[in-house]
Amino acid sequence: MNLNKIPATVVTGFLGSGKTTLLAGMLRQVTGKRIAVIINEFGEQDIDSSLLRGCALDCDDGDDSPVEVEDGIYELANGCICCTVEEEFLPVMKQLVARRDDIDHILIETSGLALPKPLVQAFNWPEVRQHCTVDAIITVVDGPAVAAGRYASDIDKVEAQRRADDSLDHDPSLRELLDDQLSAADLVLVTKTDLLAPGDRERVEALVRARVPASVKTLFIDQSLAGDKAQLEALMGIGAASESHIDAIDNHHDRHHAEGAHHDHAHDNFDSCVIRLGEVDGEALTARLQALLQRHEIYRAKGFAALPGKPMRRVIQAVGERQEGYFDRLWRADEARQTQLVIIGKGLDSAALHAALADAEIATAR
Ligand SMILES: Nc1nc2c(ncn2[C@@H]2O[C@H](COP(=O)(O)OP(=O)(O)OP(=O)(O)O)[C@@H](O)[C@H]2O)c(=O)[nH]1
Repeated sequence: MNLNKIPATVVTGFLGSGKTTLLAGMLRQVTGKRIAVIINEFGEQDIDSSLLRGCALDCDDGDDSPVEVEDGIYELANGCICCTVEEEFLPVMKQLVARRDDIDHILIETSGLALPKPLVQAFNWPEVRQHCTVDAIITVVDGPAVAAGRYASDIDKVEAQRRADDSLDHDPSLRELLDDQLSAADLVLVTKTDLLAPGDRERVEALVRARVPASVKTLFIDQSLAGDKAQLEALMGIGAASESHIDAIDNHHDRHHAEGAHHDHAHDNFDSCVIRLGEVDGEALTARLQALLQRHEIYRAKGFAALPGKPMRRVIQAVGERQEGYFDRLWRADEARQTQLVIIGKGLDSAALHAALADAEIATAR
């Protein structure tokens, strides 16, 4: 490890697995480091950076926090970081390298559909390699989703199709994406253990163990990690220099290319849409969204709701069929009180989604 290089932690993992929650915990707890953050989202609206900025404002109550968040968050254009390494990621890294005297650590959150390998390979480009190293690739895995067989059921479907027709050019499955995100891991964090049923933990552990080398540690965590300063600091000092061994990592995606198969990235099979509304009835929005989560193939929904008479904005989060809502900060005078939701899934009909959610909108007399 070269001590003069800026360490970068790459946080990867499927949609809604808990990457932003981890980053928010690091930004809140790991004071004393000047941290630059690079965020990449699949949806057309960047919700995560707004959440992280919300966190920074919360933390900024008087004490002279050295964490330079308001300035230090870099949003990459929407899409997938693994496809835009050269156009999007390298220019940002060059900016960070130019500012290297002001930066102690870089946190990178990939989109939930990205493969970490191409991004980490970019650390071997001469202009980056000289000044930065990958401290660790942390793969975040949604424990309850794995335990519920979300990834397994998908591959079962694909394998059933394959058996039916050997020549079938199948879509990349969720399991391949999970495999590829895990194959690159220096550390695995299984999240949401508070939601695991007895016995689930062993099943998830076995699944992870089958996909990572014995030397890769797996930690089971829940939201209490967000308050555990010592552990979060330890996560930012692993010293794996992942770029030095990334080329040797085998994954489905490269194999498909090597076989010459026409094979799209997983995210080519996903759609995303943004729903924009005015003020909404909070309960009605929750009910309408819940009905959509049950009827449509929606993996992730997130955004903000403006509720009449409420000075704070409400964060809306949905992963699979589970929804969560909380107020994170006051609406600012310079922003419109608007409801905005990003929805990611397969085969989405954005007009139908909009119509269903617009039912929750409060009619305003103009
Ligand atoms: N119960 C529980 N919920 C969690 C935990 N960690 C994260 N969540 C919730 O899971 C949802 C998704 O978390 P995020 O941190 O936004 O996930 P993400 O991986 O950043 O999501 P994308 O960026 O959209 O891929 C949020 O509603 C979180 O509050 C946990 O340990 N337990």
